This record gives sequence, structure tokens and C-alpha cells, in this order.
Amino acid sequence: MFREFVDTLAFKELTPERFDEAASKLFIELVQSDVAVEVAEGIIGDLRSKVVGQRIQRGRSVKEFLESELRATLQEVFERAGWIDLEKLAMEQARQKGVFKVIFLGPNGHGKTTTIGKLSYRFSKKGLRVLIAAADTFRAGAIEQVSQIASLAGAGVFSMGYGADPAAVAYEAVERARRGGYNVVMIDTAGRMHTKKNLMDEMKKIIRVVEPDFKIFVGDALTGNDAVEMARSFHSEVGIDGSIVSKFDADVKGGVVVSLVYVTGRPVLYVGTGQRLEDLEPFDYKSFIDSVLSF
Ligand SMILES: Nc1nc2c(ncn2[C@@H]2O[C@H](COP(=O)(O)OP(=O)(O)OP(=O)(O)O)[C@@H](O)[C@H]2O)c(=O)[nH]1
Repeated sequence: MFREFVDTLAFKELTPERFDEAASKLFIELVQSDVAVEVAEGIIGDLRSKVVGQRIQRGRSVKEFLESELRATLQEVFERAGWIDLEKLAMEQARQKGVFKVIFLGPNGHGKTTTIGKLSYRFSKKGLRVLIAAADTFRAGAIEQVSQIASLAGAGVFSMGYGADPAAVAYEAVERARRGGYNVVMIDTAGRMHTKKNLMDEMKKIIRVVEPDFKIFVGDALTGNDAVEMARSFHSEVGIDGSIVSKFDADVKGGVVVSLVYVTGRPVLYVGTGQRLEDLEPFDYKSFIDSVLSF
């Protein structure tokens, strides 16, 4: 009895009402940080089922308690997804299998080609020989853009011209890489087709033919929900292994990273921080969480 009495003085229970009142502000702050609405709802829902009914020390505000629990919840989202050192993986697999095959997926204009250039540049600096497969045979100018970026990044290019079957381009590029002593093939794909079904069918075909070792989704930090929607489609149709978020240098809060990881359960590996080849940084979720939760 006495213990119960002391407990009542020392602790207050987090009732559903108290939670909902405080959590509505956290929800708004997540959305203002560019986290997609449905993801913010999901995260607050996860938080709710974790903390409602818990006892909080009387001296501590509910807000402060929830902020620290939200931090832990976000950390869990990132930890569940894990992190992969792509450069290390590429080196190991290139050593074991001869050629490490990576395919890049994502909506057009989100930065796939630029990101491939940046990654090729990083890989080349580590001594890996990279061949880029120009499998976007659809968009005018795509092949010239890949060729230009590849020459700056110190990578080779394989192309079969516009209108060629993207799966054939990717397949031949891998063959060329094996014969030419390349260690890595990066496959640039088209971002837009007449319908989403066409696009997915094309991706499935390339993946069936080439059996890539790694599938990367490239999403633009500025587009928020659009990138998240596309990532979900790609993930459910072909399965992605990780994402890269471009345009992180633009004035964004970066919540799209949380959305991508939450929706796909796969890590964000790098963020693009500018238009130059050097502007790609490994993503560090701990300092990122600090910046998102800077309230
Ligand atoms: N500021 C900034 N711009 C970027 C970044 N990544 C890409 N861009 C720019 O975004 C634009 C689109 O990039 P692309 O690489 O052409 O996009 P894509 O996804 O290959 O486009 P499609 O080939 O049409 O599918 C270009 O002007 C890039 O310079 C980045 O991290 N920061």
C-alpha cells in the first residue's frame, strides 16, 4: 500500500489521452521535416503502442519523455534496416565472382545518372574498374549524358544506342565487363515509361536477365512523397537492397530518408550533396536523427 502511494507521488501514467495530446505536435514536426504523412502516422502509431500505459517520473514532462522515445523509435527503424558498406561489398564480390553487378532504379530526373557517376568515381578511386551500362535507351540525351559522366569519373561505357532492348544492353555490358577485366558493372535504367506497368516489366526483364548483385533505388530529397511512392512500387515489384537520396544539399529537412527506410526496410547508403562527382557522402543515421529531432 505504502509503496503504491509513493509510486503515485513519484510517477504519472501515460494515458492514451495524454499521449495523443503530446504526440499530435510530434506528428506535425515529423511532417514538417518532410517525413511522408503515412510514415509519420506509422511512426507515431509504433510509438503509441510502445509507451501508452508506461509510468513517467513526475518531474519529467510528457513532451521530453516522448521526444526521447521517438528518438529510440527512429533509431530502431534505421537499425532494423541495417547498413551496408557498398564499396567493401563490391570489392569482396568482385574478387569472388569477377564482376559485381549493380542496377539503379528510380523515377526520371531524380539523379540516377549523376549518382552512378559519383559512385563510379568513388569506386575508381578505390582501384575498382567500373563499366556503366547505358540501359536507358529511351530518354533523348541519356546516352550522351552517361558517356560524359563516365569519362569524368574514370569509368567505361557500354551502349547499344537508342531504342535497343535495355535488358540486352545490360546483359552485353556484363559480358563485356568479364572480357575486359572490369570489376563492377553499373546499370543505368530509364525512369519513365508510358505506364508504371511498362516500367516495372522492363525492370523485371533486366533483373531476370542480369541477376544483379545489388539493386539501388535513387530518390530525390526534394520530391518527398513521390519518391516514397515509387520506392514502394519498385520494392514490391523487384525488391531493392538499399537507397541513395540525391539533392540533400538543397534546402531540405531530409525526412524522405526516414520514409524510404520505413517503407522499404532497407538502408539509405549515401546521400548526394551537390552536382560534382565528389558530392556523395555515406549516410550516417545517428547525426541525421539529431538534425531531424532538433526541437
Ligand atoms: N544539387 C544537386 N543536384 C543533383 C544531385 N544529384 C543529381 N542532381 C541533378 O539533378 C538533375 C537530374 O539528374 P540526372 O542524373 O540526370 O537524373 P536521372 O534520374 O538520371 O534522370 P533520367 O535519366 O531522366 O531518369 C541533374 O541536373 C543533376 O545535376 C545532388 O545530389 N545535388
